[in-house]
Amino acid sequence: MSRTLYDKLVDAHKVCDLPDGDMLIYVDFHIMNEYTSPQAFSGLDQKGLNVWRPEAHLAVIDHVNATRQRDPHDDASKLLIENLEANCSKHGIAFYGLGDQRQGIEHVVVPEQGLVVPGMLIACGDSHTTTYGAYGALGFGIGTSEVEHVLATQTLRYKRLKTMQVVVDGDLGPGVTAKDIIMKVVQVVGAGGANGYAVEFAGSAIKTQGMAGRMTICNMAVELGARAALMDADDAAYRMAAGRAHSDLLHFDTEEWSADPGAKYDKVFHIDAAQIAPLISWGTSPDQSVPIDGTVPVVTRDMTPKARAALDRALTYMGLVAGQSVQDIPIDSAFIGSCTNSRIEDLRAAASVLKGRKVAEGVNAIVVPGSTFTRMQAEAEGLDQVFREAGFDWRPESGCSMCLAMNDDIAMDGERLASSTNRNFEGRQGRGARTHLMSPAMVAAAAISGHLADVRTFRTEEG
Ligand SMILES: CC(C)[C@H](C(=O)O)[C@@H](O)C(=O)O
Ligand code: SF4
Repeated sequence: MSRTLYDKLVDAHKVCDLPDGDMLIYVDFHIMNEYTSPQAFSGLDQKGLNVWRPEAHLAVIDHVNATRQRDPHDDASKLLIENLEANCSKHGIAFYGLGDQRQGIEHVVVPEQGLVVPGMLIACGDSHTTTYGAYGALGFGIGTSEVEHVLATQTLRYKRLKTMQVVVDGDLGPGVTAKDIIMKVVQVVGAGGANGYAVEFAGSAIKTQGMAGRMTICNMAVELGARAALMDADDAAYRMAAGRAHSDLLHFDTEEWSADPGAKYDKVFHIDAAQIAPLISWGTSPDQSVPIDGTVPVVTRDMTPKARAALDRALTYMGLVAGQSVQDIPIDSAFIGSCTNSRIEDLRAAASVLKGRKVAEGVNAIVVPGSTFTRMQAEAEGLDQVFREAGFDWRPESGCSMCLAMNDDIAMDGERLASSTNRNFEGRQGRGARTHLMSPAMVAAAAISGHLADVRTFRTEEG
């Protein structure tokens, strides 16, 4: 029988069925950060347990560290960082700490260091672990008690998800990126539309994306509510994986990790790539987005009272007026970073818009490369100069930073940001902060303009 890629990956990792209908699955690789791991290690200690396969784990500092300088900005973050390092050295687990060239945001670091190849199952105490689906690997986020379980046993209790296929076919228009594809998917399927599903992406517009674009899409599929996101592993995925693969992973077979033709999904969505415009989010949920040449939505007759209330609340929080043109929205800050959009390809895309231009007066513009390695690569290409000359603050350290404001990069009450990140919930980038999600090139366009702006007009001026 034809199988989905998701089912193939789950079947390949199943250890056994459990009496209650769940199963036990084997975890090939487990990643930890300083924020979601401490209780797991305390749990092991209390039970007197050891880590069963230390070599199958990696710990990275990314969530709370400062990016203006290497030293922790406060005692609480210092403690979290030191704790993880101590736990790793005690249990013999690889640790990419501050100052290590391999350090950075976990989901940027893992592919960069060649730690993912098609067919793997990867777990991490972080929802954006779906990123590895770009390689045909099953990645998903786990909770703290599960982190403890996987440290002790290398397995997890698992319930099979339903499957959804999202097919994006056709050619993308100018200025339309992987970020716009996934923002469109979130808009069509809805922010909770994939709750309980594993999503498989297919179609020509997905296949023509490079690995960075594919990671952006799988990464942000979490905002659909998806617990897993996958793409068939094609030549590009195998080439990238093989070119970088860590020596420990070279034994992984190159079996075909793709969905069988005719595989059946519980739900299917079709999206025409030609209909996707560069998008910006206007509201407080990632599915509240409109094309950059559009307007902020207005109440319509067919809206339920609940939908009206949600619209009103989002407009009030965001300080916007229904029907206003989105390009008239002025910004205070621009942020390029996060596991969705801080890879070298993202930095190049933003730099190509910034080259020879200046950030508008009064706009605070920050760029945090996704990893130390990425930063060094960008500096070798001279991208840091482009950002600096434009007036961006080029951060010397890597981490999540202003994606979720757990370090000292906290937006102020009412501050409006053009952001290459993935979440725009109330308070996400600081209490009262107003986030507009978009692609890195669009953040650059907004930074230069001082208001949300259409990246396509910059391309025309350039060309
Ligand atoms: C802190 C962590 C648990 C969280 C996640 O799981 O996604 C964070 O990375 C985020 O993006 O909100
Ligand atoms: S960059 Fe943002 S989304 Fe990604 S792991 Fe860090 S906080 Fe979460």
